[in-house]
Amino acid sequence: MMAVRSCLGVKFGVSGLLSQLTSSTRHHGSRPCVSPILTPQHRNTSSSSTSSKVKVDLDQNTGVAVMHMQSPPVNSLSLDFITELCISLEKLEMDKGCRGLIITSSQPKVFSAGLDILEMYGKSPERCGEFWKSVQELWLKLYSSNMVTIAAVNGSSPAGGCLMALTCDYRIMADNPAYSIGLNETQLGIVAPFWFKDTLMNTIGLRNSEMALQLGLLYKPQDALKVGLVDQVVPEDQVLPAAVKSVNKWLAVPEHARQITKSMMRKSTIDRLTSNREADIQNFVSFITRESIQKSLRGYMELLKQKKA
Ligand SMILES: CCCCCCCCC/C=C/C(=O)SCCNC(=O)CCNC(=O)[C@H](O)C(C)(C)COP(=O)(O)OP(=O)(O)OC[C@H]1O[C@@H](n2cnc3c(N)ncnc32)[C@H](O)[C@@H]1OP(=O)(O)O
Repeated sequence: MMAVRSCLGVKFGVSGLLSQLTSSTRHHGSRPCVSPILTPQHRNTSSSSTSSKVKVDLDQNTGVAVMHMQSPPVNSLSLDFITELCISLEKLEMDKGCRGLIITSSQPKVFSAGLDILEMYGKSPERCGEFWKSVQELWLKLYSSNMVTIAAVNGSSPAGGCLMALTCDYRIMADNPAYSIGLNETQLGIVAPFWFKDTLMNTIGLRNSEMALQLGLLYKPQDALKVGLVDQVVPEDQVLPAAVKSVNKWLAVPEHARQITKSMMRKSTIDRLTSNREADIQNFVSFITRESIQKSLRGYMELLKQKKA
């Protein structure tokens, strides 16, 4: 039984993963996603918590939390923002009263613009390594979560934003053709690492991933639906209500069976990263600090500014 538990990562299995993550964070001396000390008071009475970039509303009756990303202007994933997200996720994961999580954005028109490009441009190798470790940690926390996770994608969601949505169990996107979603890394002259690729492949299959990744495709909501990148497209004002409806459907399944099944489906993908974290960090740092890659990122940022002008 113990072997099954540790292998499949049910509630206490995730705690094991968390302690593994925090201890490896300490080992490498980078900024930790600190595990907050949870007192009974925190667990039972708090229904809303806000840090500067993340607001969480937990409905104690349904056990469903809504996490609002509020890092203006576009929820780009900086080290600070990722750290706040990790802390919030860890709190919810350890809270027995929380069984479902809806992730959405408070920013207009954007779910998340993906990794903060400024974290990858002109930074020291040490800082790049610290940043990448936090990106890994966020992915690990989300992809291995025991909660039912629903992405309420109420705006554009390129690259790392798409990855966040892909880690969830179910994705609902606003039916607005101005929005797009996809792993567009190649369009920036950078490469989606293997675990981004694995997460996409697990969702839309090999052939669609091959095209999506090489071409750096950003899909309009209806096209994303066709390819299976999102599961449902609804009118903009229905995204959150549809997410609430979905989370309840998923929560109606016997919890233990659902969690074990989820873990079984995702374990090999998660293991590939956990057993290669340090090499993946080194790979990222040596790639992103290359002059040619820095030049591509500079060009891309200029393009973004021109688009605005
Ligand atoms: C081998 C393997 C090894 C590993 C190899 C390396 C692997 C790396 C993997 C990388 C993953 C990523 O996520 S890379 C990130 C990819 N992200 C993107 O391509 C998104 C780019 N952004 C957009 O397309 C748009 O901004 C969008 C999100 C749709 C919102 O459009 P809007 O018109 O509403 O807003 P904008 O005017 O464009 O943006 C508002 C401001 O935010 C800034 N901004 C926008 N996106 C930003 C971002 N991601 N990071 C920082 N800043 C950003 C803009 O420059 C503006 O700044 P001001 O002008 O100053 O106001």
